[in-house]
Amino acid sequence: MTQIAFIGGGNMATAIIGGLLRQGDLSAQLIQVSDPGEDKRQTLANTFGIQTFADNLEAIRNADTVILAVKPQMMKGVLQPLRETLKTRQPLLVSIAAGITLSNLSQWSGCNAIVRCMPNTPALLGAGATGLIASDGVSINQRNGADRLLQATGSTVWLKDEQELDIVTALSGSGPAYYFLMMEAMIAAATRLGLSEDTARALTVQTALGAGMMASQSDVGPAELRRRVTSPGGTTERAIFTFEGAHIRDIVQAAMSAAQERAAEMNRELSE
Ligand SMILES: NC(=O)C1=CN([C@@H]2O[C@H](COP(=O)(O)OP(=O)(O)OC[C@H]3O[C@@H](n4cnc5c(N)ncnc54)[C@H](OP(=O)(O)O)[C@@H]3O)[C@@H](O)[C@H]2O)C=CC1
Ligand SMILES: O=C(O)[C@@H]1CCC=N1
Repeated sequence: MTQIAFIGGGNMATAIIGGLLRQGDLSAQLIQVSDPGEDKRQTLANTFGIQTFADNLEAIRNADTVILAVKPQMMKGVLQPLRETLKTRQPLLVSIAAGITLSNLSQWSGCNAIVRCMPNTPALLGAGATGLIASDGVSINQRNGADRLLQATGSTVWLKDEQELDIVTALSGSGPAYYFLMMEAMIAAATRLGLSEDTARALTVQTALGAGMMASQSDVGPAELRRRVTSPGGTTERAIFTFEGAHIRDIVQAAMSAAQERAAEMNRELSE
């Protein structure tokens, strides 16, 4: 059975481990995590029943797949002391870090088989979305293995060009935060208009869930679903008119371009 080691036990590692174990077809005994934080290690061990380590080398000792889940700025320093072991053992290396290229990962780790991917936090509930790209050294079996791993946390999309990953980062990687921001704004607006915060929150969250489910299950696109809510001369039309008047599409374009540019900037900043 494949042993999986996570380097870094923060938000995303927790989300992916939660997703992996949620389905029940992977044993907790096959997952190891290393993280410097004692509290974090304790929480991970208690929540998931997995083995945790303070030492990254201990975690990767028997791993067939090593998932790099540390902040991009930490990556080079984390890989340096692991390089000799990784180079000898040649596990499949999977990086979820924004803005660290396959070329840098290969150089820093000495690994030939590397999958670079961009998941998102709904992975915790099995509702994640992940874009992936593989280095030339990844075999079909390893590619299928990486796909199965991330499929356990939601849907996967393989990309043709590594640069597309920066767009995926701006879309689905950061995307949950955009929806949460919209929810915050809707809750605040409804509260100001006179609803209690609890009521505003409950209705906002259920509306987001319902809209997401409709968009995912319907055979028509979001524009048509929106049209079906918008009665001529009605309330939605007035609200949409207000959004369009404030150039919401330009705002979304500018926000996502800024995120994409930041990912590309991180590629440059963190490269040698
Ligand atoms: N958050 C998100 O929505 C997404 C994040 N990502 C990517 O995932 C990666 C992790 O992000 P996220 O989980 O949010 O970050 P977190 O900070 O929550 O997790 C990183 C973890 O790594 C630990 N760590 C720090 N140094 C080391 C080390 N030397 N060895 C092992 N572990 C170490 C950190 O500990 P400590 O806190 O003590 O420093 C922390 O627990 C990033 O590269 C990010 O780009 C990708 C998609 C979505
Ligand atoms: O904000 C970030 O940099 C990371 C990558 C995508 C989501 N969180």
